[in-house]
Amino acid sequence: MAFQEKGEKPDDLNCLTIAELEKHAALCMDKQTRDYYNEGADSGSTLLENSTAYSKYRIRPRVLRDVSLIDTSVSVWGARNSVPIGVAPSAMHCLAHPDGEVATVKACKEAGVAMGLSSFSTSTLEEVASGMEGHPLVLQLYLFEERERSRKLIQRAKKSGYKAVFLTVDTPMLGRRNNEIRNQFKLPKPYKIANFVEDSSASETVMGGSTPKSEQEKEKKSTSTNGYNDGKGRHVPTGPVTFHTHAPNPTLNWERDISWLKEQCSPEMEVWVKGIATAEDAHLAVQHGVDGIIVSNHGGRQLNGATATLDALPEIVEAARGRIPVHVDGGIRQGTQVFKALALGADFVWVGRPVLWGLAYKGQEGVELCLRLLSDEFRLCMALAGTVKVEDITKEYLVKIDKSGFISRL
Ligand SMILES: Cc1cc2nc3c(=O)[nH]c(=O)nc-3n(C[C@H](O)[C@H](O)[C@H](O)COP(=O)(O)O)c2cc1C
Ligand SMILES: CCCCC(=O)C(=O)O
Repeated sequence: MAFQEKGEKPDDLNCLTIAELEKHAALCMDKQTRDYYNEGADSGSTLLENSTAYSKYRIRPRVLRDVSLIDTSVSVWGARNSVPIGVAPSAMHCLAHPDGEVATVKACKEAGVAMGLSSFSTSTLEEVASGMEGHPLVLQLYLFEERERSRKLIQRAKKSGYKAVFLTVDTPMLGRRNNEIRNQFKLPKPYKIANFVEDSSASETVMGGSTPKSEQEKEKKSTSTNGYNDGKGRHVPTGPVTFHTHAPNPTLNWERDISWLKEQCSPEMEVWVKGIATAEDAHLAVQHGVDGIIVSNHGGRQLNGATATLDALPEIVEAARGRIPVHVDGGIRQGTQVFKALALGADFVWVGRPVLWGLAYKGQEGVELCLRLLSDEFRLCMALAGTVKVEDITKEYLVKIDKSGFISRL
């Protein structure tokens, strides 16, 4: 129940919206972290449009419907989620707060919200899953060219009770994030890319769309030990796991990799693809037996100029035609936006940066605050629009408004 319904004061009078949370968080992060978390690729136009796309739609509220009892919950991976909102996987939460992903997952449990854990987390997947039995956790996967490392990670996730793997498919190469490059981002000591510490002699990471000069030199020297030639002239990395060596995988493809991944994950974990942006790829996902789709452009961090996720959503929903679930992320900062995404056919939404801002602001408490703000706003939106169940939210509740102000029904 939202604070207004209980006649209570909100938790933090200085922070009543995600926009306010962003401002507070900016003061709690060092420049390197703030730049890394907040920026998009290139000019950042896709990052911006992910949010502004929502203002092309307006809500058609229905009235006199008795909205005294509202159920905002949905079922995901057999568990009840308090709202159709999850925490999107994002790398290195210890940059925001020393408690890192462990604080985030505790907040998720408290809020009854699913969590996606990045392969590049600063806490191990076991630490994150500890004490979370029955809670919906998924592991985001960068499928490495070095299969053995990915295979081991998948086995560990299975053992720890993760419900699904989200294969990120929008990073064949790293997008160009200029601040990251300029800052020569380095994960500060003592933090580590925790999931790979055991099978890696080092796990510090310097990254960027292009490798800084000093790193290129280091890499050249270590080519013989840190990789091999695939016979087609490509260098396949095998050394310590870093962003720029291991996350991007230009060889990923539907035919070979999805069936391999399904074999590895089956039967305990589902295989989802994260980073679908077209109907064509949604069809291929269904054909290849993927269990679900996340419509995503990586929060505008990969291909700048790509369609805003809300704009891509309708054609993907149409292509999936109810055969597999369709989730969406990107630019969601308000409960009304969650409502609009669901009205356009998404089954569920994931939220990235606002959670990191919450974590930077107040650790676990800040993530709880972030999730409560979004949940309360979503609940209120449902009531004011005249809906009492999540399934009630359909395109009947939206109109589209074009640049000249012309309104059309969907
Ligand atoms: C700092 C940061 C790190 C991220 N790391 C990952 C990652 O490791 N794997 C991944 O698939 N997506 C990653 N993402 C993308 C998110 O999962 C998600 O797609 C995106 O943040 C959604 O957009 P939003 O931040 O506007 O909500 C990251 C996003 C951010 C902001
Ligand atoms: C591909 C790099 C790993 C982290 C990540 O996904 C991001 O920073 O967006």
